[in-house]
Amino acid sequence: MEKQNLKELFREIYRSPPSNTSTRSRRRHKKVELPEGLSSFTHIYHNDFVGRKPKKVKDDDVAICFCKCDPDNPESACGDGCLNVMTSTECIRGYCPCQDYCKNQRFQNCEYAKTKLFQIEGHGWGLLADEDIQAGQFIIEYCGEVISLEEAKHRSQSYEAQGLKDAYIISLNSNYFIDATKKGSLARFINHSCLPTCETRKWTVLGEIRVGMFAKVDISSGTELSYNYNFEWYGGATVCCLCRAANCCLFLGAKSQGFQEYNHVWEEGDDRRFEWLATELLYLRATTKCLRPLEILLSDIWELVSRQIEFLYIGVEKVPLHDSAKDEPLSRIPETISPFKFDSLDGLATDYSQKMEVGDVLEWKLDSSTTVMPHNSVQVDGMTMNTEKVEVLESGKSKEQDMQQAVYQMRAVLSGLRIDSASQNFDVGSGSSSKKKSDRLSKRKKRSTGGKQSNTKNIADLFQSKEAQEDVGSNSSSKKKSERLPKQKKRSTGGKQSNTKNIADLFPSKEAQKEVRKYEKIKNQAAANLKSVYDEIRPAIKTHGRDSQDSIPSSVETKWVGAHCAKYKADLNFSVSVIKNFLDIAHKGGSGSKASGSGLSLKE
Ligand SMILES: C[S@@+](CC[C@H](N)C(=O)[O-])C[C@H]1O[C@@H](n2cnc3c(N)ncnc32)[C@H](O)[C@@H]1O
Repeated sequence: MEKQNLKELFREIYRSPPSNTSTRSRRRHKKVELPEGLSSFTHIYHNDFVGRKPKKVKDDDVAICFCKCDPDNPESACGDGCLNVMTSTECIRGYCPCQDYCKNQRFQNCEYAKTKLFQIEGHGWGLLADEDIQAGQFIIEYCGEVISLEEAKHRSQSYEAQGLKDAYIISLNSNYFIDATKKGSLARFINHSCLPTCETRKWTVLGEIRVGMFAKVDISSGTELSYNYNFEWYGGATVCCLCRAANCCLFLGAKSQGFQEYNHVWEEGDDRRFEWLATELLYLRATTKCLRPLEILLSDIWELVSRQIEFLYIGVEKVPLHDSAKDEPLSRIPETISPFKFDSLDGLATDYSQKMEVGDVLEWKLDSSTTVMPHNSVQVDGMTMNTEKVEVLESGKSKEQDMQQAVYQMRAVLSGLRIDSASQNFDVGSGSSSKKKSDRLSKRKKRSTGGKQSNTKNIADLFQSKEAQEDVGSNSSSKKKSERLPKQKKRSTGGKQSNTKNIADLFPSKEAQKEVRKYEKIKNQAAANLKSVYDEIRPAIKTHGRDSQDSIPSSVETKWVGAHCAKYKADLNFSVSVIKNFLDIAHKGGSGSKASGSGLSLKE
């Protein structure tokens, strides 16, 4: 029989449902009583379409199943074998051969399981099963306003701007979303779990897609209903997951597109931040791992930044007293994320001691674990460092050897910068712990500079001007550093300016000077901002009786951490700018600079 004829035949037979034969009474919509505090939200049983009307199914488009219902066995009506059930489509009243016995109109009839609202500490309201629910059972429809993609983007931004903590937008398909923020069913209260009891399923009902919550497992009465937001998360800012499941992904919707890890602010005392930090560090490590000389330079920055991040996240009290990644591993970072391990510079020197002829071109050596960045370059916040081939210079040294020398110089400059940043970080008031901090800082300084002294002394000699020699020498001298430290702590950024000014002046080209100065300015602004944020939050710190950032309220901490991060970013950009320009000189084989006996010099 042709499809069209079949439809007409069914229509003829089943158009008017027989009276008094209905065993599946249509559920009346019970008025849902919302607890106090939820008055801003309107309860609805069916989706509300915004900007368009719901579709009307044409007769020809109605999907009619072939089920037959035995009136003596009503359960034989539209079950698992129903063609419509198999395609997740609801039968339409008046068209189904099983008539009122049809079991496949659950969304339309609001055949919901009994549920109950309850409040949970930490994540507001939740929904409980108020009866035993079988695995696979339809529990409730996720109703709300049906909105377009553009509207969904606009609304989620505006909710975030309004400071709405909870997110209720889920996707219907790539063009439409359901927003249950202002209007919705009780399904909007179902929380996320990484080990959920329910799942969402999409059904076609009267020509429209609708979302239902279905039991994944048997759920006993009194159990919280939950589903995994991973594929349904459009909440924007990251929210730390409180589900406590062993396989917890740490963030709501961590695998969804809408997830933005950088927005996250950790709650005080939540130790999972270390796990998160480790992932961040791994990522950073992957992005900074490049050709060897750059690795060495970046390792210094890496060490600086990772330690400072560590300071921020762990709190000063827990930071170990080691000075370099080689001394002791960074604390609290899982072993799988062992910090960078770089060969010593000496190791590098022997690598390149083989005979080379003038004009030879060598390829950079990469070890098997090194990630090669595309096009011989590495991008660091908008700046590209070239990492090309190595030429052997007339002096008999490869450019790489010159570069190596440059690395020595650069390390000295960086170590000077590092002292400044470190000494400024935890200048937070007075008290016993700040004393401990300063004690430790001076210990760190003493330990840190021991091995570098002879090296940096030579570097100072490389500079032509007395001023520059003194500057580099004094930055790197351990004795002077530890003497200078208490003063710096009082003056904050005061001592740094002259130091960085000289660094810019050391470059031969005007462009390099200009660029370094530009980043220096941003860096100083960030430092000044950090200082003013600190002044602003000082009362909050004092109120808490201790000067440790661990005990201050999270709003204050957020501000403080934000200002710190801005400063570190500025510091990093400044260091990168110095390095980049330094490498430029090295690449040019000392053009515009004097090739001294000990390698490259910055400026006459
Ligand atoms: C769809 S609502 C769930 C109902 C919400 N608890 C309420 O009170 O309205 C989603 C929001 O609940 C919170 N939430 C849900 N599950 C969570 C979880 N596992 N951990 C932390 N917060 C959660 C988050 O704020 C999220 O944006």
